[in-house]
Amino acid sequence: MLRGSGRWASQFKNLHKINTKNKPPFFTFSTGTDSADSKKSQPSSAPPPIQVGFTESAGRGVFATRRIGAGELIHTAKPIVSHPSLSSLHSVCYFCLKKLPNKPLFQRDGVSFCSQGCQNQSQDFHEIEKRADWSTFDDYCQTHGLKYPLLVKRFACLVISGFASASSLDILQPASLSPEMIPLMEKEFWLLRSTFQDADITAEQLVFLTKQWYSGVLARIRINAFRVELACGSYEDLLSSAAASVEAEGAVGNAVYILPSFYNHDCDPNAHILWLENVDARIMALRDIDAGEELRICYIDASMDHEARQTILAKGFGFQCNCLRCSSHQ
Ligand SMILES: C[S@@+](CC[C@H](N)C(=O)[O-])C[C@H]1O[C@@H](n2cnc3c(N)ncnc32)[C@H](O)[C@@H]1O
Repeated sequence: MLRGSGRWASQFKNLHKINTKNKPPFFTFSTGTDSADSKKSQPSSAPPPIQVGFTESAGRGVFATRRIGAGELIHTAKPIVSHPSLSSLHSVCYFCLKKLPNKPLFQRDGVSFCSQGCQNQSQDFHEIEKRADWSTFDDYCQTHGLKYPLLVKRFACLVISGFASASSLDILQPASLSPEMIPLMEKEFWLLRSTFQDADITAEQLVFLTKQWYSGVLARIRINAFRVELACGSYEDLLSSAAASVEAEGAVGNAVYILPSFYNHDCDPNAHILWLENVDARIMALRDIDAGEELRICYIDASMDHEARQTILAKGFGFQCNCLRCSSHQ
């Protein structure tokens, strides 16, 4: 997953701007450090068959560069930041969110990992995180049912430790917080800042951590983060077009990715994001997709009725859905 200080550069190195003369501009992506599973489905050197471009009414979106068959694994993605849910803290790997055996072999500073590799890679943020006492911050998040501040906390640790730039998430669509969210955000911000200060993190190290930064990152994370639900079932089951209906065992955490964040929403999607054994995301085609067609995923529970879907999309993501299904009030 997150390997060494070069990873931020490499995430963005893979984003090649092409076709600069034509409007709208498109971006293509290479598979980078994709897992062995993805390499089964597509040649390792081949970029995924997608490009990011501009849609007519939904900002940027992801488009197919060739015909994609139903059930095809389009690409995989590693998170830029992830965090276990507080209820899963002791049952999943602190780094990759994989389910842990009853007696985890790799434990350090009160947290457990599924492997030595995950333990090593967590050093990027954990060296800073473990210096502070997070009990008040975590209790506050638990009491108020907040999950996104945990992602901001981990992201801040990555910034302090020098493994991420404070502007790494600026490429994601910005958003604003509603007036009701502002007091909570302010409280979280002061808790986060004072927790770092109490741990003797210097003012110089915390220079990026302003209320404005916190609020901007939190708002971006709110509309771009994914709830990670590990699927039950074999890889072969998931490669079938039944992927959208594969049962999940419940959320083990939340994560933010770059490329998956460019997928727009549709209540009758042609693509689906899923997780098998850990936080590495897989984007799969749910039906045949033509070259040039936009790929869209469903952000919410598609089984809800029209009104409920519109309410959640408006409140949670700030847009009114005009997909074909919504247009016919289904
Ligand atoms: C995760 S981002 C998707 C990528 C985004 N379009 C961008 O330019 O980065 C989610 C945001 O995209 C926009 N969006 C996604 N699906 C949409 C849709 N079906 N109709 C209108 N806007 C949509 C909304 O602004 C939403 O808050």
